[in-house]
Amino acid sequence: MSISLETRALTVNFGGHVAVKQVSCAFRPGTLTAIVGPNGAGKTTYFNLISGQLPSTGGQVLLHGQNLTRQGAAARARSGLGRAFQLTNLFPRLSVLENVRLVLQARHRTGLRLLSTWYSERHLIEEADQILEQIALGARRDTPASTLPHGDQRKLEVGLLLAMRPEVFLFDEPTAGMSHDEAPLILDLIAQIRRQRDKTILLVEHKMDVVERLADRIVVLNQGQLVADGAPAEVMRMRVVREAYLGADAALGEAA
Ligand SMILES: Nc1ncnc2c1ncn2[C@@H]1O[C@H](COP(=O)(O)OP(=O)(O)OP(=O)(O)O)[C@@H](O)[C@H]1O
Repeated sequence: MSISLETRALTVNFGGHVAVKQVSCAFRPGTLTAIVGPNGAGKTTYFNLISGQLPSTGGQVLLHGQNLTRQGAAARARSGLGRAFQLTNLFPRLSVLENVRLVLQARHRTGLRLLSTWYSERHLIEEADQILEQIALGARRDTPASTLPHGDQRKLEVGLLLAMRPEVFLFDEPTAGMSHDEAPLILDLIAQIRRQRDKTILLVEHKMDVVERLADRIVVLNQGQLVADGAPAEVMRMRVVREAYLGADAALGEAA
């Protein structure tokens, strides 16, 4: 299938430090690409540059060939780039349901402007409740977002992303801070999105078993540069990856 998201020589420096350096990479719908690398490699910064949370110093971000580089985060989200919300940016005092409803409302207003008059409150609440079922937060629908336990807040972030229905999903350690019982639900949801075949998924993940289970492809960043890109089995054998996941000692003697 054709390319959806592409970065061309994407670069940002903070003072003298180049956090992401000339990263060129293209992503296709129906694939999940894991972005891996050691701490401080630039993975989150790369996501921030793609989503527009951070302006780049150089290079381009394209979606279906359209150059989004000069657009801010909100415009990129409207174009189809979905980055998990940070709950602090939302409405902490509003209930779980209200938060999802607001995202749905925004989507219907922008995506279906002509239909927004008949897309009633009832429809919005039904759709929001379906999403809450998907993320197993139905029982917490009336709880203020700020009082949720951390694991549930992470689930809500995923729910808000689902509500946006983006074309490109950017998941940054989606199960971090979740218990062993909670993580499978989120991973199953990501697997489900992948099976739709029309969505492009990028996943920053430190847990090797999650990467092995979900990724079609692995891209490795190290010191801000793309140092490897390929099939999981092949990339997992690389020294830089083994160092990042297993520690330097375990990687000694491995092929570079
Ligand atoms: N806003 C910023 N200002 C200055 N330096 C920054 C900023 N954001 C990130 N950095 C630096 O850029 C580098 C890359 O950080 P980034 O968080 O993207 O790495 P990462 O690969 O996501 O790491 P981790 O796996 O630990 O989350 C680090 O050296 C970090 O200190």
